Amino acid sequence: MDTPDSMVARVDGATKTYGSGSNRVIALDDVTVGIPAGRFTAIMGPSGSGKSTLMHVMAGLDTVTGGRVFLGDTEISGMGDAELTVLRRRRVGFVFQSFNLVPTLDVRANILLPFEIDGRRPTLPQREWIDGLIDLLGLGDRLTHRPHELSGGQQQRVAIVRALATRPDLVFADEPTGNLDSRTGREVLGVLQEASRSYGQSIAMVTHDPVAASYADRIVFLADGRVVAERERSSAEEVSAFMLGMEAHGMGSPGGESRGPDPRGLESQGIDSQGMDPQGLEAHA
Ligand SMILES: Nc1ncnc2c1ncn2[C@@H]1O[C@H](COP(=O)(O)OP(=O)(O)OP(=O)(O)O)[C@@H](O)[C@H]1O
Repeated sequence: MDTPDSMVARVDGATKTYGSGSNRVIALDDVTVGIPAGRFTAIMGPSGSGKSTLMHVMAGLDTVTGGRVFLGDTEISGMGDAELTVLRRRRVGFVFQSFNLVPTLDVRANILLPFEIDGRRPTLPQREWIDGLIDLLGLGDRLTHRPHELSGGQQQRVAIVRALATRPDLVFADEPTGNLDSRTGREVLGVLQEASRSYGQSIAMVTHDPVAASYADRIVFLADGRVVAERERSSAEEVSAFMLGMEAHGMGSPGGESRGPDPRGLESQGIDSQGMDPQGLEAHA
């Protein structure tokens, strides 16, 4: 049963460090925060503030150095890779900046891939749910097309249907509008917002874009590996002003010397940007 305070994912005193000695980087510094069930949460902050690291540890794509991580009531810190892989397949969906569709598969096969990888077929209610999403997102006449035959916005819609197809506990979206023009980006954000509002889908979106964050119900601000604020829904102007205020207070100045040299993207996490591993399932097996 979901109360307003029930958390679909949370970290408790999470710390993540990379390297050692003078190369030591503290990507997460004693972070305690939760993602509320059924809501659209943005994780916001300047480059190097720890947004991707936080998402990766909550999604079981990476491990913490200290502290605890929970997906629902399940503690995932301390789980082995095989267990985490199954958990991600069944309980988490992903939407990436680079869409990560499999280029050799058509739209329908891309959407059904999470079922395929998990060795199961959608049930009748699941098929009806997926068909409804396909209609809602206007992809009905593109099902036999391959990704390169689609616009960026259409590709991201396919990725969203794929992420929602299994009705996961939580969808993580990592800069989902980063490769889209601003109008298409707003449409995609509207789809995510709708998924949360109409279907109660829990969504955690990493972004550095105040406009994207303004679509969320709630915004978690990170700077220098720490949570510095949590706010309810805010306009893009309010978010921008808040970010400027953070900078003025010396928080999260880009390129600060405590930040490491490796502004890690998903590719260096082993996730194939060509889309061969769209759920990040195999690379982390
Ligand atoms: N594999 C790694 N090895 C060393 N340092 C890393 C590694 N991954 C991340 N870092 C460092 O950890 C800090 C947090 O990185 P993270 O990618 O989480 O930030 P971010 O807020 O997502 O940044 P961006 O918006 O640029 O993607 C940065 O200083 C980064 O350089």
